[in-house]
Amino acid sequence: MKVAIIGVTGYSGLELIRLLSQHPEVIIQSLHSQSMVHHKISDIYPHLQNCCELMIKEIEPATIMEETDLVFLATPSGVSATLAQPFIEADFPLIDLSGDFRLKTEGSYEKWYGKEAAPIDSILKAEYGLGEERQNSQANFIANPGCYATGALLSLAPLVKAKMIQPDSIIIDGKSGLSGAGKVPSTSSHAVSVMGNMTVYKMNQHQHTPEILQQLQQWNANIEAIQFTTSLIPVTRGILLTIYAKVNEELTEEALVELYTSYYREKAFVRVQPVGVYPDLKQVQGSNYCDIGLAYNSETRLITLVCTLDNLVKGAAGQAVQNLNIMCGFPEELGLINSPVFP
Ligand SMILES: NC(=O)C1=CN([C@@H]2O[C@H](COP(=O)(O)OP(=O)(O)OC[C@H]3O[C@@H](n4cnc5c(N)ncnc54)[C@H](OP(=O)(O)O)[C@@H]3O)[C@@H](O)[C@H]2O)C=CC1
Ligand SMILES: CC(=O)N[C@@H](CCC(=O)OP(=O)(O)O)C(=O)O
Repeated sequence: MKVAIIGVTGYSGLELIRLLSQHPEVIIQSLHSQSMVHHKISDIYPHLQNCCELMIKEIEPATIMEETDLVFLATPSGVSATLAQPFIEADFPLIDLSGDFRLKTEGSYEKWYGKEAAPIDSILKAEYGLGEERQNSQANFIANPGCYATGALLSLAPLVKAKMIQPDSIIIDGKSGLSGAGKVPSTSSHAVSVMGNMTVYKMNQHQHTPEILQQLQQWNANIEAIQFTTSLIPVTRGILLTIYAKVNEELTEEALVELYTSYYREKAFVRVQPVGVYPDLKQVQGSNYCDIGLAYNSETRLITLVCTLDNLVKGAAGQAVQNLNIMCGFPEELGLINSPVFP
């Protein structure tokens, strides 16, 4: 399987190189970006010396389609929409990591991303790529989910599908490390603003709000809205979500853990924690794992879910490789079962 990576000089593009260069069925055929054409990737990123010595090439869709079997777009939202078009028109296998093909309701992308959407017929061709929910899919055009959305949806799926929580009671509090913002620095991502600090951002305006809601509504049409808040924390990678929802009927933590353990029994990348154990960032960093801990408070009748994942792996490149595996009929875990980096 020969692949091309467009947007390879960004953080998720680099993760694609790291993961795909260890994948037994994949050859990285070509690398592409906007501003670094004709540079060797290992000259820009010395950690890749001896691991990947490819030269970055111009983005020529016809050549890419001639030389490879699948293309990854690890490019910013708005850019992917345009770059994807020739591949979509040719029905060429494509996995896009941006938000450009995730929101299926007309007008939603413009509202939440504040820019022009891709053509609606292209958006509708893309399958939403939440890996654990799309076994045996034949789709060859995947809209890889957002990082927060991945954690929120994997955490809520068993409860929402089983209709165990009140549809208007879902509160999602997400905290992300800085690599989630991509490689281009800004005033708010300056070390002085971030180190030793913690800030809320995009209050009630985060673009993953409609993405999470869209999927939850497919599982339970009675869910009309969610509360979702995001914060920036001074770590390089990792997301921790704390999610609250009110139960319809009393339950025990043992029953809750049993529900999740049974739901995710066959899923290699979701690790349900035992009663009273809650995941941290270090236990998932560098890996494709999404870890979920569960609690129940009988006084408030609230369930609390604690979820951690690596935004660049399960939240981006790792899930994209998982989607390649599903698309190609490879075992879903192929090339992805590497232990998290600790300490
Ligand atoms: N970072 C994360 O944790 C996550 C990111 N995503 C999504 O994945 C995508 C990539 O994110 P991330 O890796 O953080 O982004 P970065 O900002 O780190 O990198 C962006 C990449 O896109 C390239 N690029 C930018 N503009 C263009 C253009 N006009 N034409 C061609 N290439 C271009 C850049 O190339 P050059 O160096 O030449 O400028 C660079 O390689 C985004 O859509 C993001 O929303 C999704 C989930 C998590
Ligand atoms: C820390 C930080 O800024 N994180 C980014 C997540 C990026 C992402 O996943 O964006 P897409 O949905 O466009 O792919 C954010 O909150 O916007």
